[in-house]
Amino acid sequence: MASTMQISWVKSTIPVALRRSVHCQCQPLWLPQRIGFVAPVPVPIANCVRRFSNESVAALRVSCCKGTESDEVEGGSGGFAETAESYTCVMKFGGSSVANAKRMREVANLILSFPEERPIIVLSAMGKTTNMLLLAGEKAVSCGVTNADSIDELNIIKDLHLRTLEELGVDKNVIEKHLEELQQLLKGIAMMKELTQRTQDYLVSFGECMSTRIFAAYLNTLGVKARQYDAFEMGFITTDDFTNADILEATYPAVAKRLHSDWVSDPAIPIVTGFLGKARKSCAVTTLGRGGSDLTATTIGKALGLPEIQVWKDVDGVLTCDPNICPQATPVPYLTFDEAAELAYFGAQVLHPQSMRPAREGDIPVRVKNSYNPKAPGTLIAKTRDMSKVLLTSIVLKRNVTMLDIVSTRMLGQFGFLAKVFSIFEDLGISVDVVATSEVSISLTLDPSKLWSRELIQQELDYVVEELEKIAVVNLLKTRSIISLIGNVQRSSLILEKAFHVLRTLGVTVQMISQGASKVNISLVVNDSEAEQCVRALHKAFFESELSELENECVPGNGSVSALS
Ligand SMILES: Nc1ncnc2c1ncn2[C@@H]1O[C@H](COP(=O)(O)OP(=O)(O)O)[C@@H](O)[C@H]1O
Ligand SMILES: N[C@@H](CC(=O)OP(=O)(O)O)C(=O)O
Repeated sequence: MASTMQISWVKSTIPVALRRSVHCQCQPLWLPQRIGFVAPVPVPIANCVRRFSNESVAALRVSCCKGTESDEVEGGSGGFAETAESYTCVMKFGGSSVANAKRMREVANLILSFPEERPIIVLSAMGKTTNMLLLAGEKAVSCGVTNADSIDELNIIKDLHLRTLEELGVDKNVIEKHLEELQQLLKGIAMMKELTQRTQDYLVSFGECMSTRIFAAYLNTLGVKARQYDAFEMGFITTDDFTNADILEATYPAVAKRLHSDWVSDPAIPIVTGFLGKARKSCAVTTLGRGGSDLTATTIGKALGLPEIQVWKDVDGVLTCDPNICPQATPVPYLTFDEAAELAYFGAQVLHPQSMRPAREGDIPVRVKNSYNPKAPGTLIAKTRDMSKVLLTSIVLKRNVTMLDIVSTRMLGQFGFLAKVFSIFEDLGISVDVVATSEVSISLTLDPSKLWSRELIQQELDYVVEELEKIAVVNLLKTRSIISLIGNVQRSSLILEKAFHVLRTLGVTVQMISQGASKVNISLVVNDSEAEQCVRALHKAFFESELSELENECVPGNGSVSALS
């Protein structure tokens, strides 16, 4: 029997992934721009303070009184409706947005320039603090107890935070205890000569704990009432998967209840630590994976059923490509949750891979904005958008991927073969990104990235190969890249025609191709060494020529490849 190539798609761990099939409904839905949001008028701080503290907070008191004051907020997002009357949006500011005192002032100014909003603020650690804490931890393991105090990164972190306090006119005692404890912790690590993932999470939590304390205290000095929250003390309950914990359902009612009751008893702007949670079993501090503050923001948005979630970055929204690879990348004005989720999962650093889930579940639009350029319209992510004029939305590159070619020795039939292959990965809890199968062979990619999932160590890979070799001939190929073409896969013929023309011109061989069931993603696997060049050429062909603009406009005839769907 001829072996027909079927193209399929799997992500995350296999059992979950096999169940997943997301369909984009492609109905046009144009959400109205929120008044005053697109081009906020900069308001002098003094002015803002008066407007915020008198009008908005008073208005809030009224709206809270109108709502029920009952503490019974459990039972799905509908049950939190009374809270939605008090807060109007959640605004997340990433590390680059709060990198120093000047940036904190600008962010405060920005928040206060929307007096009609009653926001919940989520902050990341200042600048590169998380990276430096991780480095300090690594150094502490081998530097010896007596040298732990003089680890460079510790002193850089101390200097940055103390300087920020001073420049903002905030009392040192706001974070004094945290700085002392951080120093003690590094000594402890040095003494133990060991840094477990649990301790690592506790270590990096100092970044968000300090940035939020400084910012809340600063708002208070301006006369704007703000209240700091550590996420792990306010109801963020997670799995015990340190460094990459999942948020559990119990989080939603707990967070809503806490924010609601605090607002009712004493209204203040909540300043919440992004990225952190509390492990359900061990009760230790967890982190949600790098960039996890986006997920904190969307979780709060869903918990409170808010009308909007805003994530403020250092770029003008989600771009057509990583600007570090293609400086010509331009902002994408609209995205669906599916597109944004694929984009994030397949490596676009701009959004946390899991962050779209709560927004999609709560059907809450997410705006990606630039805190350095608030007038830029940014990107609006919602459930649906008009895809009829869209060809490609964005190109994403995921590097350092391991690929496996597995060819059956025909000891098993097709069904048994696929089942056996996937059960091996399931048993080992290993994530698979992209899959292409035929009757007797299967190609798939594994994600060894430390950033978003657990590290696949060589020993584990060896074990996988050993197990698979019992039923197949296995070829393990390292240093591969996945180029994901996110867009309107209903027009896949045109996308593939253009993409393959570009790649053929470059003389690049595509080693695997796969289309997602979500209908928004075509993935191509190439060698790492060729990947950036391919992405730049693809970007040029799809986004930088007049023809590409026309193609992005034209309404397709029958542009899809049905065998792929
Ligand atoms: N497709 C993309 N669109 C926008 N930014 C991207 C994209 N791919 C990668 N990036 C990078 O993501 C960065 C923003 O994400 P991140 O650093 O997490 O922001 P923050 O720390 O402010 O939350 C940008 O500075 C940019 O370099
Ligand atoms: N500070 C954490 C969490 C985070 O979300 O950061 P950022 O918003 O700066 O990407 C990190 O660096 O991963």
